[in-house]
Amino acid sequence: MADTVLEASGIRVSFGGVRAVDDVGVTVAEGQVVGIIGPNGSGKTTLLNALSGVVPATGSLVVDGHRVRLGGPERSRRAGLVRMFQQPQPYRYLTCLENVLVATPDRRASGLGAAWLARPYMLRVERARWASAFAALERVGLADKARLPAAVLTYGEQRLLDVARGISACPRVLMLDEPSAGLNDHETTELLVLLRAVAADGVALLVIDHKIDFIDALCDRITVLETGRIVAEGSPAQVWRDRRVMDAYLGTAHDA
Ligand SMILES: Nc1ncnc2c1ncn2[C@@H]1O[C@H](COP(=O)(O)OP(=O)(O)OP(=O)(O)O)[C@@H](O)[C@H]1O
Repeated sequence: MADTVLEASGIRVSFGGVRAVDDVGVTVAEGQVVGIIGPNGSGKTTLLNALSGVVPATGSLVVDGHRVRLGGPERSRRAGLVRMFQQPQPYRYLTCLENVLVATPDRRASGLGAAWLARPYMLRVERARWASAFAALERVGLADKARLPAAVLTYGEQRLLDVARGISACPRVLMLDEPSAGLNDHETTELLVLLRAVAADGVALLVIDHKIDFIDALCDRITVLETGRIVAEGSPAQVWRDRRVMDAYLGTAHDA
């Protein structure tokens, strides 16, 4: 069985009197894709915000066996949690390659003395960074657009560029918030194939999405939230059979 990468338990987030996330736990193993679904306002995004340290939260977060203190975006990032947001936000006037480069860790020595002494090393590191950024673009099928400004990309391509940025940040866990939003059927399928390939490389994926077919085909396991609490958890087949899911989620989605 694959190693557990992320283990969160008892996660709680409150905004004033609102319990946005109430005692939620989630576990993701290497190469596994876990979906988080639920009606609007059920706490999905807030859960990802809690894990990525951008909202105050209580509970336990363990990544690769090491406890990570909640509430610090840099701590979560250093532990290997990489977050992608609902709207792709490329730097429009940078090239696609530059957009990926700014997301890759820069480990060059700083200071003139260090820079001079470590020059051959730095050049090697810098070349490796460019190669890995280009490889990430190749991975998402945008290599031929590497030198074009991101402004010329379609919305679907911007989403792929976002994934390239995520991959090149060397995540242990990639967290995606509604990645299929705004994509047509063809683009959604393309994204699905790409994310499965990313998972096959050993990255753990936590994915929020409203498209049931996409979630069903993508995820190994699904956690269903309603008003901040887990109402069902299991394989897609188990979850779709669950009466509470019909009531809490599918009913609402179909009525919408
Ligand atoms: N910054 C905030 N301040 C106050 N309340 C918030 C804040 N962020 C979220 N909430 C509240 O927390 C609850 C959960 O919101 P959240 O955005 O996590 O739900 P969601 O399941 O991601 O919804 P959607 O599917 O619409 O994105 C909602 O009641 C929301 O109004």
